[in-house]
Amino acid sequence: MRFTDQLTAAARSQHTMLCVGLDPEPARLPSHLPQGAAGIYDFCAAIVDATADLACAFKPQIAYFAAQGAEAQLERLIAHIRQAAPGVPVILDAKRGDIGATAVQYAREAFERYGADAVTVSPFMGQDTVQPYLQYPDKGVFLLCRTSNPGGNDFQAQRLADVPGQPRLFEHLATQAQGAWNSNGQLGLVVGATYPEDVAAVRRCAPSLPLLIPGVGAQGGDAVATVRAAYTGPGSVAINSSRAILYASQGADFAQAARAQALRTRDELNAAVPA
Ligand SMILES: O=C(O)c1cc(=O)[nH]c(=O)n1[C@@H]1O[C@H](COP(=O)(O)O)[C@@H](O)[C@H]1O
Repeated sequence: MRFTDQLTAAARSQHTMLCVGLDPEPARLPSHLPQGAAGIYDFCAAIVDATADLACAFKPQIAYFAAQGAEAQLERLIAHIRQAAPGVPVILDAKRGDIGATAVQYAREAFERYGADAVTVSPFMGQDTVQPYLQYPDKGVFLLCRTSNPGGNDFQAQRLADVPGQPRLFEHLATQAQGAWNSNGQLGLVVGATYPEDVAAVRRCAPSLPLLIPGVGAQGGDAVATVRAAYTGPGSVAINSSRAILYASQGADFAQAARAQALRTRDELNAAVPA
């Protein structure tokens, strides 16, 4: 099944637009879990079990695994998601970006090694560096567009004097992703919930692309304004929360607390859909 169809099916059947981010920080893991890579796996697998019916996607951030030498645990975790949450797609957050020959290897890593359904990619180096990911027609590719961090303004909000209408860089990117770059309908965009007005601007440029939207929860993004700006139906958005869910409790009840927080977030997002 194509990624966009998979995301839509999961969002529809579970009635959710919540993407659960898997960002395991060793210092924040409950102390009763084993130290090191084994603890990372146990923690994330328990979070997956606790939220499997609440998520339209899971988003493991590769750096949290690679920094601990826990790549094998990431492979195992993705296999676990296939069992515990069949039908819920895995978006590998890798934010890769490099020349085509190297991007071929990054695409292989994401889609063949880890078997992810979609990957995050930086479009900074241009269209040819995105192309290798599009050789996997069933897979999704989320291009960083209007990121959630304060420094996202530094380049992304600059106006392009040479492009008609002088759009901001992120708007130009969204237009390209909706049109010329999206040769096989695989592209989506990453847009931060910390800038709901810019989410709306992206949605105007890219009316039919799925948007991966981090920034609610720990980063303080406006969930309600974001849904109003971006949601156009099941599968149109995957709104990510990581730390607010993962570390709702650091005690033995961490998975229960994560579920409670995921439920609250799912319900808040669903309630924001205009009638
Ligand atoms: O691509 C991303 O997922 C991403 C893009 C962005 O603009 N901002 C952003 O926070 N992220 C990721 O989304 C997650 C946000 O985590 P929390 O702030 O803990 O919910 C982290 O894994 C970030 O790496």
